[in-house]
Amino acid sequence: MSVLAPVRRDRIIAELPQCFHKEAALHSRSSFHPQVTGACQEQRTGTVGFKISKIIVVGDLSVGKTCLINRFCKDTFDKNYKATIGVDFEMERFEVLGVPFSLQLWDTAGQERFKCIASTYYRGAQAIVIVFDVNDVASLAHTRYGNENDPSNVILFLVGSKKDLSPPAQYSLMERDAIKVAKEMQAEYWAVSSLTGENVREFFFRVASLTFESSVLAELEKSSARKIGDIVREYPPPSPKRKPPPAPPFWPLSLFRARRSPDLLVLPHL
Ligand SMILES: Nc1nc2c(ncn2[C@@H]2O[C@H](COP(=O)(O)OP(=O)(O)OP(=O)(O)O)[C@@H](O)[C@H]2O)c(=O)[nH]1
Ligand SMILES: [Mg+2]
Repeated sequence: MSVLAPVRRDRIIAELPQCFHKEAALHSRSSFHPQVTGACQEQRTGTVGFKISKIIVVGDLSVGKTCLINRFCKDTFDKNYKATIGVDFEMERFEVLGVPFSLQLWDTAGQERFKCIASTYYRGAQAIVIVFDVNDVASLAHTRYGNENDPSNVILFLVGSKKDLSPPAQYSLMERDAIKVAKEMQAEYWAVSSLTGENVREFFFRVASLTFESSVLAELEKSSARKIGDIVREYPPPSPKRKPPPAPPFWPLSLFRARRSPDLLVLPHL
């Protein structure tokens, strides 16, 4: 009996969802990496289907982290602010190119007094979603991600929230700065509204797809390293050829005995 419920039909990803803005995208390929597509078709994705990828959502107080997660996971929106205490998380199960893939979405607290707790949760994260409010420039300035804990291969997303509150002209001005920050951090930029739902689903589908893609590529790399290891174990490379030690010279002892001082020995030509 399977313990897990089947993946919801609206969590099935068959094609790579596109980036929000080509200028600040992790990559702008229109489809999954060919090696990933091939591995999925041939069911060579190893442990990816059994793993849970950890995604951390961080950002200033009240920028809309909890609302973003709730809009995607529960399709709800609460206009009353209730600060997150410590950390919370939601599980989301997807199927990407026919392979089950789970995300654990960690909702951290933006309040300063909880920030030290949040930083310990970075460990083991495959992606970090840094949220700021598009109507609050200070929250963008606070997003610079210092990756002292960091795993070099973590995927970063910079997400502008509450897009519905920003008049278009004001939004475009802010977007220019946000894209600049995203490029500096090597993050992918998105702008969303949890109130209207604009781009929320597209964003999480992109997060799931890019983390899936990087998990499969890492798995393929691991298994090819393992194969090389097996070959090396099975057929160890020949040890560098050493010249056989020279045969000890055979000189008749009588030759040496004939001389008076060993310093004056004249060795015979062989
Ligand atoms: N108009 C609008 N309001 C939003 C949006 N997202 C969040 N809000 C409001 O912003 C306030 C804060 O939202 P939260 O999601 O609780 O913020 P948070 O980042 O989780 O805050 P902390 O848990 O304290 O770090 C709430 O009153 C939300 O209703 C949005 O997309 N549009
Ligand atoms: Mg919260």
